Amino acid sequence: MATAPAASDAGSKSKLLVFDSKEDLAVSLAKYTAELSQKFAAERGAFTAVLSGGSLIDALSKLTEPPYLESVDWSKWHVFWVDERVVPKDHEDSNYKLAFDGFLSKVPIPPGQVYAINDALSAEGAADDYEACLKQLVKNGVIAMSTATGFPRFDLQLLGMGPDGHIASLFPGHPLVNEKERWVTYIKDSPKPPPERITFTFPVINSSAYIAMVVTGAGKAGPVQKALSDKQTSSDLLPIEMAVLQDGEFTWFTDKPAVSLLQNK
Ligand SMILES: O=C(O)[C@H](O)[C@@H](O)[C@H](O)[C@H](O)COP(=O)(O)O
Repeated sequence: MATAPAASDAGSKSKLLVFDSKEDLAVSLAKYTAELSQKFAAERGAFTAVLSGGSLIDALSKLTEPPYLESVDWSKWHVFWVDERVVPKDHEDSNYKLAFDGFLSKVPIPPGQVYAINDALSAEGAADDYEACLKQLVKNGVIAMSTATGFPRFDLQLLGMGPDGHIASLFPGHPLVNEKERWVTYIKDSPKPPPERITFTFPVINSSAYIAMVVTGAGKAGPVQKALSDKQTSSDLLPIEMAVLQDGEFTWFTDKPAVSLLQNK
């Protein structure tokens, strides 16, 4: 595995990890996540973990196996989605179903600490409802608040990126990337199907304590290169380039094809 500091902005740290295989990436991601879970459980008595959909869930497979299955204190986990498709929870397109089948059904997280969206509501209603749920959990002290931004500060967001440079359901050129007030919002014209989704906004993503950005495959080399090159003050930033932590640590978990366009890998 190669490791290098990546381009970063003031106040945040950024690290680039490049793995030889999916297996090596999954082993490292499991260790990283387990260590953060232990740290936050000890510090705050809770660990708030945010999941995306897509290939990320496969990359979490090693957490469901020994030694982590036994050593992680799963009772401290609270699980959220950075984005969700507005479909029933048992639908093939549901990020909840993807995470349940591949991860959550294999580890003993208390079901009451897994915060799925209300799939009986419209996109707009589900976004409002999810935001209200987050606000309640901030009040209860389960989710931390960022004193720097006034937005919730999740302990760890485990995210993926699409080949167009989108993260969560924040797509290039879509006005939602500029949302500054809401915690959770909705989209009805997602360019990636299905069209109706809810998503965290950038202020919430960028207030995290830690982000693991899991990106593999040659199809993503372009946006990886753009994001990790010295940032220009450009008006056409990809969503991945707008993921800049205010005060946190951003770690890229990648493979060689994904970083193949970088100069100094
Ligand atoms: O619901 C979604 O569509 C996802 O949350 C989305 O943001 C995903 O994480 C990326 O598209 C990367 O997906 P892949 O890793 O499968 O390419």
